[in-house]
Amino acid sequence: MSDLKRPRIGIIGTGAIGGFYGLLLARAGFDVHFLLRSEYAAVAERGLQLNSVVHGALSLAPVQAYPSATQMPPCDWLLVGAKTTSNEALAPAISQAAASGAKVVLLQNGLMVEERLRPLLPDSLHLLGGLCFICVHRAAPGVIEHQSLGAVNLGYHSGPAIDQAARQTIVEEGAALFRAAGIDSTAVANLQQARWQKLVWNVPYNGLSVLLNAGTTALMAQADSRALIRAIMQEVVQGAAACGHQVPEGYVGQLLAATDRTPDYLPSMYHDYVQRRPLELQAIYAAPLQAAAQAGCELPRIQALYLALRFLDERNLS
Ligand SMILES: NC(=O)C1=CN([C@@H]2O[C@H](COP(=O)(O)OP(=O)(O)OC[C@H]3O[C@@H](n4cnc5c(N)ncnc54)[C@H](OP(=O)(O)O)[C@@H]3O)[C@@H](O)[C@H]2O)C=CC1
Ligand SMILES: CC(C)(CO)C(=O)C(=O)O
Repeated sequence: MSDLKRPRIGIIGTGAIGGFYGLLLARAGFDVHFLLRSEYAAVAERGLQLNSVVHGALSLAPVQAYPSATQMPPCDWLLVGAKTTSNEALAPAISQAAASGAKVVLLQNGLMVEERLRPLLPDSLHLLGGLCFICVHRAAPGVIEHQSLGAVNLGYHSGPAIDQAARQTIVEEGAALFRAAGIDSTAVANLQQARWQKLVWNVPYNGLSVLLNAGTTALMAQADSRALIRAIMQEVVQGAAACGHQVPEGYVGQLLAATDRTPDYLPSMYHDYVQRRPLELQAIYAAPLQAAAQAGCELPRIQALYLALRFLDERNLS
């Protein structure tokens, strides 16, 4: 470890999520190094700016910014803030920036994301998943708008920690890093269960925001779209159950009520569509549909939503 008290943290993909958590960790005194692509020049010149409803207006300048992982120092923790669609291309950068025995955390939505990346990483690296409960987006190069929430729940996926106690220690260590930066963070015992549960929100809202060109307030206000959201949420719960993960009783109702209380929000997939970036259809739709189908469970509404989104995604990128 680079420093016993201050592990070195690398952010792989400094967008909304990577920029938000990386900035708060750096301001809390951690040694944070940021990998960027299109926004490298802007961030190297002007730093990162966060406009947050929770934390106020914060900046980080100068930023330890890099256009290539080959220039990064070896990091003890790597927080992957890229979209899941970039993971395979980023595997060499993750391996390059990792210190020996580093912990890699995928701060991403969706299912099977660790399973797809794992074979591309050295066995010596610990791989964790992170579920981010936050509403944040990029407003301009290096400028991040934070609308609400912020918690990160962490779970161990795979790596050299064989026994449960060793895994728990690593996950608690990760959660403690976030908490030291003023971010709520808890360890989850079952990462797959946590990923399914997060999908109960993402599957309806992410896709419908693109398909219907609408934010959460409009989607919740109209009776038909509201009923469709509820029905899609219930299908995700069914899929989870078929795969052996029980979503808590009443969870759908709680999510609907929480969304009603939250200011109008455009999910990350909406921003991807508008910016003509690839949509996270594999992780958020194809993987859960496939897992449910393998367990003998068809999810017709989600299947229809997925096919419509594939059409839009292909046309958008062509
Ligand atoms: N935004 C949110 O509120 C939430 C998002 N999530 C999940 O978090 C994940 C990240 O989302 P979000 O932060 O919104 O995404 P963004 O699109 O804002 O950020 C992704 C970042 O990764 C960078 N990147 C991609 N490929 C590379 C590469 N090869 N080299 C360097 N940088 C690269 C992008 O750079 P470039 O600018 O060049 O494309 C961009 O800066 C997703 O899985 C999303 O579903 C989860 C909860 C909430
Ligand atoms: C559920 C939400 C809004 C934040 O937790 C999200 O995951 C997203 O925008 O993709």
